[in-house]
Amino acid sequence: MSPTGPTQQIPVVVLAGFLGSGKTTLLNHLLRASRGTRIGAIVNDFGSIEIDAMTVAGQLGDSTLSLGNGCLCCAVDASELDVYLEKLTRPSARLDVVVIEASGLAEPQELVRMVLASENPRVVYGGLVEVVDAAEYEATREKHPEIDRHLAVADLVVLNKTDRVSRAGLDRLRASLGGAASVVESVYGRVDPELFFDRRPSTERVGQLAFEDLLDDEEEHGHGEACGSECGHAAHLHTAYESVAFTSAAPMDPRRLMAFLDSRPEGLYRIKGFVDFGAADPRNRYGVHAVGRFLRFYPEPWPPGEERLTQLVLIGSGTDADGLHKSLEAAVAGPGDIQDEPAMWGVLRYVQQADEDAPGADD
Ligand SMILES: Nc1nc2c(ncn2[C@@H]2O[C@H](COP(=O)(O)OP(=O)(O)OP(=O)(O)O)[C@@H](O)[C@H]2O)c(=O)[nH]1
Repeated sequence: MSPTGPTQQIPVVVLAGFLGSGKTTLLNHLLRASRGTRIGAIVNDFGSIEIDAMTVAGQLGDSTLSLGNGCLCCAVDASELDVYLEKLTRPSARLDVVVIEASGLAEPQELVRMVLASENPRVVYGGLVEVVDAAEYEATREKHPEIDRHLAVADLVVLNKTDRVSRAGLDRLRASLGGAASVVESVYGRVDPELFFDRRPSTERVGQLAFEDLLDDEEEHGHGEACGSECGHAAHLHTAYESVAFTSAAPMDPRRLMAFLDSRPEGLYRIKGFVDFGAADPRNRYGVHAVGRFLRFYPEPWPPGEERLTQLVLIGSGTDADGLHKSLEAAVAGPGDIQDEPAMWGVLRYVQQADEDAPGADD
């Protein structure tokens, strides 16, 4: 049989992990470092602006599909996911592996179940990888003890952002992760791609769970395929979170945006997107990421022809969506704002220095 023949099975790997743990960074590393392995990606964003999909390397060619707004585990049913899997696993797509990047609030168990439920004969479940933010994990687990449940079903745990934690802290964390899955440490998601692609696909055993356990669980929760608002998902992590999307065609004022970011409310855990600072830096757009109290800007030249927009997604729990929106509107530059170089100093404090360890540095 030819390796690209119609019955070739394509492993589908689920990449999960809490908000901001480094899933997109890791996926980008895999895409850059795959050396000949052709990877398809399905990206699921929690916010209505698809920041993750925009940031995946190579952008939205035929082999990257975006599942859009909402958690994959609830927003789509198995048959909808199948449409995407069908596109990526058809022989003409010539892909070797498909990675599904779940939103940071998705329930991995649901995703695994959906892949297993696929009726596409070319799809074979390729394992669950959970990315853990080494710097934030203890605080996250304190707030959401149920997150241990996510790790319990993982085949591989990537303990990421180890640059932000001491060796002693990492050892403590590793011990508390228990002996369940294999744990690999990483900085900026730089793991050996072989860990993803050479895993033996399995339909019998799913991480620490048997397939039967997943089926039992399904009966218990009473949701099989489609998942509406009344299907008992109160226990899902994302029910406690909401996202706010903000778009502005007018540039942001750097000083006022920094005042907003420096005083952002505790519950606002995640911010991501791109900022246009207009005349204060006409050449660059600023990628922005906040994860907990961590904040970074990533300036990069505006792609030619790109519409100059500020697009932000804010994800938090117990936050005031209207208030956040109003604060951001108040940070849009007005006619009286002076957009000179010093205006950018507050932003530049949060730009990664060239000698810091950076994503893609050794890919
Ligand atoms: N210091 C440090 N920062 C990292 C590392 N990996 C990722 N980051 C940063 O963490 C932030 C979030 O990374 P993403 O890859 O967007 O995280 P994500 O899990 O895809 O985020 P969501 O999709 O919102 O859940 C970005 O600013 C990354 O550059 C790392 O190993 N060390």
